[in-house]
Amino acid sequence: MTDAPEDLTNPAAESDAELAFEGALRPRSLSEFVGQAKARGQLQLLITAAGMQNRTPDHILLAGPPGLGKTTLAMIVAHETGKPLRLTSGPAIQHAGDLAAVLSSLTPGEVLFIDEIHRMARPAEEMLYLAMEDFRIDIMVGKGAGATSIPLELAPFTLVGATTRSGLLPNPLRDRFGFTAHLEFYDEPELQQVLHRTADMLGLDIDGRAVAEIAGRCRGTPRIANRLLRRVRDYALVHGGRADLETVRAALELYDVDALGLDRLDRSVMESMLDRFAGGPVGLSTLAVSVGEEAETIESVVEPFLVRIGLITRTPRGRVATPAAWRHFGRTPSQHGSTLDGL
Ligand SMILES: Nc1ncnc2c1ncn2[C@@H]1O[C@H](COP(=O)(O)OP(=O)(O)OP(=O)(O)O)[C@@H](O)[C@H]1O
Repeated sequence: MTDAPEDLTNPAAESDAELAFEGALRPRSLSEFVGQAKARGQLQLLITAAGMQNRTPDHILLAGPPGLGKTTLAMIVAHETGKPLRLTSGPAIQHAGDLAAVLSSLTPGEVLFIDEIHRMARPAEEMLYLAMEDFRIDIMVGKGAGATSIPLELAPFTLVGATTRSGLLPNPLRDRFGFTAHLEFYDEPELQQVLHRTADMLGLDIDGRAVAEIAGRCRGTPRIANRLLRRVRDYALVHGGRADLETVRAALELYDVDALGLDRLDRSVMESMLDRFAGGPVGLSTLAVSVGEEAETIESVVEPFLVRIGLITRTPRGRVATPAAWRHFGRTPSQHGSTLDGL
């Protein structure tokens, strides 16, 4: 079997080529956006009501795992309100001054998107509270006893914050968003819709069974669905065949994506739990060290999907592998010394 690129099914990893590809595929309006019916309805109401009152929509927090459409929704909010969009991210705002520079240059009604907002530096976060509430910031001039603060009026704007870790947001920040949309993993019919749309845009002739197979292996995530579809297209191109079920199976086997859509990192996490920790309970940081990954990646990228498909559960004492996990990996708990009582 050929080595897979590490990040084929990592929803958080993106190459430049993929960014360009994604840009071309992004739906431009709420009606084009597939799935997330609840969040879509809520956003539509928020935008329409603000338009009727001739004011900027309330600040919006988008929470959920990577690749589910947070950036796309921020772009749609700007498009639907007819205003420009400014994009930045929490890690890019390490000083209050970085944020002041962005805020003071916003034009009236502009949509400010801050990706990974939970990673913004604390002083900037505090500046954001006032900006969100009163469209005003206080700029500190000087140091020590002679320091003074100069108030600066801002143009009214809509902040769209995105986070994969909403639990890390301090309450005062969370409370200042008028509305929080929790994005969910997509179900298979929705993913099939995303895939058909992408295939049309790529001019790829693909049959329904092939689409269904990809939809079942993309971790409920449109970004991964589109990425797998591109690999299938390559495979069909090189092997001179159609994009049918056989092609999908062969391409995904080549790229090491299994029947549940698990990739290498998912598998090494699961195998570590089963083989080294007898199925758990095991703490997140111990697990992360055992597979040589950041605890944050395990918690925000790997774990939500493994929980969703029922391979692990979270307990107060740590993560535990379920009987379905033992079965999927062809191991029996008794041989590995775990009792799994009560599961
Ligand atoms: N509901 C959807 N319908 C169609 N395509 C979608 C949908 N959601 C996401 N996509 C596609 O998936 C890709 C990833 O979406 P996006 O960048 O918005 O995700 P994200 O949640 O912002 O991810 P990250 O948090 O990693 O930035 C884009 O190409 C986008 O077009």
